[in-house]
Amino acid sequence: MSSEQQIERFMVDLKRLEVQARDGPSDPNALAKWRILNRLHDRNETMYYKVLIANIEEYAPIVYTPTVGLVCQNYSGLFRRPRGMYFSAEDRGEMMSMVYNWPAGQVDMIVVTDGSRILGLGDLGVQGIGIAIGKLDLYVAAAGINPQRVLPVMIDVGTNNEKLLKNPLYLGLQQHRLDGDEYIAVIDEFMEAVFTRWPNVIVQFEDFQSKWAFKLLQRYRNAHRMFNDDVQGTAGVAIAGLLGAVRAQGRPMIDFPKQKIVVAGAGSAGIGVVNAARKTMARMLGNTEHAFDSAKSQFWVVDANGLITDERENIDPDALPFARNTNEAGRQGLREGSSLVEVVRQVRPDVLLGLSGVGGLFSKEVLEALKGSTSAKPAIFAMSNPTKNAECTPEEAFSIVGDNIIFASGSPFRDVDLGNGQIGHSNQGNNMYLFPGIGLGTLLSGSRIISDGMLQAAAEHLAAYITEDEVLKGMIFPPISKIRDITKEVEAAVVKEAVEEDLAEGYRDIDARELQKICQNEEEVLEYVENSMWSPEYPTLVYKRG
Ligand SMILES: NC(=O)c1ccc[n+]([C@@H]2O[C@H](COP(=O)([O-])OP(=O)(O)OC[C@H]3O[C@@H](n4cnc5c(N)ncnc54)[C@H](O)[C@@H]3O)[C@@H](O)[C@H]2O)c1
Ligand SMILES: O=C(O)C[C@H](O)C(=O)O
Ligand SMILES: [Mg+2]
Repeated sequence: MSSEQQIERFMVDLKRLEVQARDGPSDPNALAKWRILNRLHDRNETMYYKVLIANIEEYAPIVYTPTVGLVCQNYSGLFRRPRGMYFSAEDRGEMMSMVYNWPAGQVDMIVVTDGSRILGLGDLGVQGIGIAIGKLDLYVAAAGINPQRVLPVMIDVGTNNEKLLKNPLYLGLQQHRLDGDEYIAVIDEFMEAVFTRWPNVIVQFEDFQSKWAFKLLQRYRNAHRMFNDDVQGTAGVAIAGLLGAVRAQGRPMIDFPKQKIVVAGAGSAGIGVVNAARKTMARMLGNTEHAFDSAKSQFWVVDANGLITDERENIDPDALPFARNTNEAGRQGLREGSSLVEVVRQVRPDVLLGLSGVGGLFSKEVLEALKGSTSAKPAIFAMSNPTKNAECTPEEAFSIVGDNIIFASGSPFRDVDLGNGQIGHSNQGNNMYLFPGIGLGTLLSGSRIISDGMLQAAAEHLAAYITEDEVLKGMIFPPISKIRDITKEVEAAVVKEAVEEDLAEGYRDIDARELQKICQNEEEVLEYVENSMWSPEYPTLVYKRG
């Protein structure tokens, strides 16, 4: 059969589940579709990626957020064939030999998780491997990395999820998580093993609980080609969205440092965003120490215990720089632990951003309070995943706060019909717009590390991708159907920045000097990136003569 016929046969099977079920996020057949796609992935990789790339808008919500969350929750039952590598705490001392047993000669991209904070679903132990697989699917579909060169990894140090520990079908170690030095020793051994066999590999850390996310990032980022997607990828996407929201208000981007931003959630994602947003503001204000210091007063961070102030006991050191001064908070009618609704009421923010993992946190009361925003067009970012964990839905946001808002969410929602021919745009603000470009851009530049400048360049290119016209209509992120094109731009920006910072050592037969030459011309960088992209084509088996 021709590949078109094969795909047609496959699609008939897949589409039979689509009777009354075209609504991706709440699709009752999502899990069944995932199973059909997963079996195709096992049987015929080329065809799987052909289907995924050609229908990315429809099937990203199946292989990625939100369905991948459901898949992880049920992984022990859904598991049929292994994909990726599992390193357990019991493999200590053996990881190097295990890595040398991996059949592929070259691995370019690893996504690793320890399953401790999967989306907003908490500790799913070894079942979190689904997230690493889903992220790498996007690497192949969006960044055009060769699927033979990717490796999903699960580091199984146990789980603190009591339900899983009691489940006889649970596939992981039936013990509580290792902690402290024992935990670090396992991750260190894994890092040493993979970088010994594949010195040029890039390791993306994914869905590690915040407690370890920052520590591991600091531990490895200056010596290894690694990044944490939840901290750094999310920060970049949020910055692009925040700058879009400023433009949507009809103001120049340079007004960003005047925005008042309330953030609900002080974990790896929330703190990653406020850190990066503060740096962006400081840069816009002249990059002085004073600018950096004063930029922090634009943020009000609220966690499970309410507003964080300097009165907070045992404050997390990563959140400390953003603790509000108690006296100053008092003058605003706020105090340590003020509730989210109180904070929104008193601050009247331009932006309300949720990375709390708590579905429905932006309640009617909170959204009502946001009506008092001093902004002409307040922005609501309900970024927690999967769908059920979103802080609010676009319907709630538009119906309560009004038509004149910007809305973005981590998982996909449909646009809202506002009546009289108007559409309320539901943007998907998800790190998927950046991580593939950051990873592959780093690979193609041969940079030894992933610098703040490279991450910043990626975010700025995403921000610039949206046109003025689109922004004024309320679109701050592009549709996912454009992800391959966006990723190409992001990759090119990352390569160029690595060259500018003198970090690029080249890739394969392109050495540092040649790369420098390529980077002098915008078209040539894009061409370099494009030529390195893998596309799903069957290899030729029979060559015809003549
Ligand atoms: N859209 C994206 O691209 C993206 C990227 C990364 C993470 N996320 C999502 O962000 C969420 C958080 O991730 P994380 O790693 O920071 O998790 P985390 O568990 O480390 O942090 C959650 C934070 O929310 C706070 N919180 C809990 N209940 C709260 C409440 N009632 N009010 C205010 N704050 C509350 C907690 O105190 C904590 O600070 C997850 O749902 C994840 O899926 C989305
Ligand atoms: O996986 C996603 O969809 C985004 C993000 O990395 C998350 O942890 O929620
Ligand atoms: Mg994540």
